[in-house]
Amino acid sequence: MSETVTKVEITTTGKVIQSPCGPIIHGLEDVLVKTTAISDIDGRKGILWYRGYNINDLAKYSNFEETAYLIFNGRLPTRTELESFKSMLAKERDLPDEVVSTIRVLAPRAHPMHVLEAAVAGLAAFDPDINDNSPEANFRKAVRLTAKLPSIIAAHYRFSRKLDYIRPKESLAHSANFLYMMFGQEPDSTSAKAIDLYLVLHIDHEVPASTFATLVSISTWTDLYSAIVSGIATLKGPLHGGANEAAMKQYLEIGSPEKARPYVEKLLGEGKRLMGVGHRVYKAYDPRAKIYKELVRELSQSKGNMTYYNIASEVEAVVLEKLASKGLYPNIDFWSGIAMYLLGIPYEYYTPIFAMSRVVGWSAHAMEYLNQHRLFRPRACYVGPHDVPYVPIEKR
Ligand SMILES: CC(=O)SCCNC(=O)CCNC(=O)[C@H](O)C(C)(C)COP(=O)(O)OP(=O)(O)OC[C@H]1O[C@@H](n2cnc3c(N)ncnc32)[C@H](O)[C@@H]1OP(=O)(O)O
Ligand SMILES: O=C([O-])CC(=O)C(=O)O
Repeated sequence: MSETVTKVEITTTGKVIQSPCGPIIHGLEDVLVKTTAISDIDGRKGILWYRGYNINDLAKYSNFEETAYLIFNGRLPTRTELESFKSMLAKERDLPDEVVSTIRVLAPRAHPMHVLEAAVAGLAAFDPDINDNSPEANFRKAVRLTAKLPSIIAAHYRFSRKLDYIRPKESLAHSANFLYMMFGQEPDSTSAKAIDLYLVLHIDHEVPASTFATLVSISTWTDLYSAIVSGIATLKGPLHGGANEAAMKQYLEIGSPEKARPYVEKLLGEGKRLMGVGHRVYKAYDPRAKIYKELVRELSQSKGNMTYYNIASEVEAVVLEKLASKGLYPNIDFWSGIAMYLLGIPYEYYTPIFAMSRVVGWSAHAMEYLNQHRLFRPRACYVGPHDVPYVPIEKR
């Protein structure tokens, strides 16, 4: 090796890396990339608004379909508008046979998030609006994607258990239909409510990594399906949407409430991270986690299984004691997996169910960004050598 490597000094103060070319905002923390009227977060007070409505009110009074309408259209629907939106979704739920076959082939060996990526990419071939990036066509695509994601996830669940695909039932609401397509029977209202509230709470969150990935894609004028595949792929990681699965695995590993404190203390002592804790924006208790904790408590009582609620409560106590002073609190993923577990949903489906809701936010942000469009193309500070002489292979 004859080339000389330039020596570079790189230091970090957390948010900023000092590089030879100037400061780099590490992980783009607090960097503004667009204006938005979709959602807003007060991270210090722990408040979330969708289109100006406080999440506490939407969680109490709204449902997935109405909140999705709000996210897409910027205002709550009238009764007629809501009925028409629900019927649009219901009519778009079924999957083309070719996509069902693809899921059947992949499901026995592939994680549902990988199958979601593949199936969404495959669905693009069947969308009559695929080459039209107008706002009207993109809205129709967003509705189709919102309607079809639950069907893909349910089909994965069925095929990986050697069960048949169940066609959607138009008479059912979005959440109830999803559970029906998974388990083959119409759910009770408590189970449908647990999924519905989860979907309302996850529908949008300003510009997390997955939404940013969606925006980067759409900024190239690619189609909405491709941009949503970017969102799904980015959501999968355990630092983001994959944390709900990881948090539930943590509680299963802990096993009983009295083992929670020593488990957490050991983990933190080893400098490891607790899944479902911490957030780039919230330096307070995630308001969604507060809401969903209550649902998990009620669901645990109604199912006669308080074990995981009690384990999580013990973990929460240690977090509040040891990490809150650093701005680390439970996030939505801390509690959500427990509800899914109590509904009999295996943990590999928790992140796909997150995607089933966030597809609305991804699509809305992509459509909003197309109005203020500019290609995303940042720079990197090159720290390698230049003009290295090429040495023929026999002389290396
Ligand atoms: C729906 C969602 O996507 S919500 C997020 C879901 N993700 C998780 O729950 C995974 C666990 N949490 C984390 O890894 C982080 O809190 C993140 C990725 C969510 C946000 O992290 P960032 O804003 O990048 O914070 P960063 O990684 O810089 O950590 C800051 C400090 O807090 C600590 N920290 C952050 N999260 C945790 C955690 N979960 N457990 C223990 N310590 C933590 C870090 O070790 C670091 O400590 P240090 O300053 O002593 O080195
Ligand atoms: O906002 C973030 O960074 C992560 C996210 O998607 C959420 O909390 O819902």
